[in-house]
Amino acid sequence: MSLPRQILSRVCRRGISTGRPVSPPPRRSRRFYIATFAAGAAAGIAYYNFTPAPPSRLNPDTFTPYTLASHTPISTRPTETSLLTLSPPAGAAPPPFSPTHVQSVEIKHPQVQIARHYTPLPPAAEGDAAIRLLVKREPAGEMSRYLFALATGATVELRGPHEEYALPPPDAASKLLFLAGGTGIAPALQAAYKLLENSAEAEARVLWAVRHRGESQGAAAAEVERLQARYPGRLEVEVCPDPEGGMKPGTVSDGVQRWGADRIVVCGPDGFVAYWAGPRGPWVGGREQQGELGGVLGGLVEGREVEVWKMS
Ligand SMILES: Cc1cc2nc3c(=O)[nH]c(=O)nc-3n(C[C@H](O)[C@H](O)[C@H](O)COP(=O)(O)OP(=O)(O)OC[C@H]3O[C@@H](n4cnc5c(N)ncnc54)[C@H](O)[C@@H]3O)c2cc1C
Repeated sequence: MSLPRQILSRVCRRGISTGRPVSPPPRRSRRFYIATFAAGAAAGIAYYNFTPAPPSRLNPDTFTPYTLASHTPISTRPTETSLLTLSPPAGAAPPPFSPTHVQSVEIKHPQVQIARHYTPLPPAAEGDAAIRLLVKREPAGEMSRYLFALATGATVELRGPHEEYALPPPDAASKLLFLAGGTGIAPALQAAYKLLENSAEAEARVLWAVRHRGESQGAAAAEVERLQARYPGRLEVEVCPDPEGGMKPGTVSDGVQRWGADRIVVCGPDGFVAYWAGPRGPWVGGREQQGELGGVLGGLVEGREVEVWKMS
């Protein structure tokens, strides 16, 4: 039985299924979908173009997640020091270190929201992007205790590099005398590496004061030897352990007067820097000033063309 034509036409308009499309989709609806798709695509492109991707390369503004690849103990008593190797995020561009300055990086402590500076050692091999740090554990120190307690594979957040000391211009025939106390050997080796790499005429002499000889052995000695092998005859490192008389004014005066250093950097604990070059300070605008030249060096360099710099 078939419905009368009039009724069938009404039923179809109300949309009751007849097994066929009731009517073509309205034109307005198609435009709506096209507009929505276009707006979504535009928003996606804008998001892609203007939302900064999380930086995977070391930079001075934001912290980049490195991984603690290894922790090599060097000495335990009376000073606890270790060499920590931190690997960059996979696929990251090499860290933007400059050949003209001694530089540091900051590490963030995730629990107490503090950051401390550390000085990378020269790269272990050409093009090696890992950052290697010589760290001393301070018994009551927040950051160093945190770093020493980390298991390999842990994330360590780094920011930097930050410039700490301007080296002589490339190709300068400079003679750098570096008085390093404890982990001050890290900036000393970085300074020597950059200076000697920049200029075939330059030479470096490092006097390294340590609380005991063990601090200068193992992985620390390997760092020194590797650099000396790279620059035969141009890098001298003398270890001066406290129980063996420490760093002697006669050795320092030989570096100034006979060897002819034209630049001297002093880096170590406050008392060490004050003894050799006078105290640093005061603090101005968040930066510690050099302070007057004093101490042993104040008398030694008088009347000579020697630049003295005090590093933290
Ligand atoms: C440019 C730069 C480069 C550096 N490079 C290196 C490096 O290569 N290697 C390295 O090991 N260090 C380096 N340092 C030092 C480093 O930044 C830290 O200062 C160091 O590791 C100690 O930090 P911390 O948080 O463990 O100790 P902190 O918590 O800052 O304590 C510092 C000292 O104060 C004492 N102390 C803390 N709290 C108290 C308290 N309540 N009462 C009394 N004493 C207290 C601690 O025992 C410790 O001796 C560098 C510093 C600078 C500025």
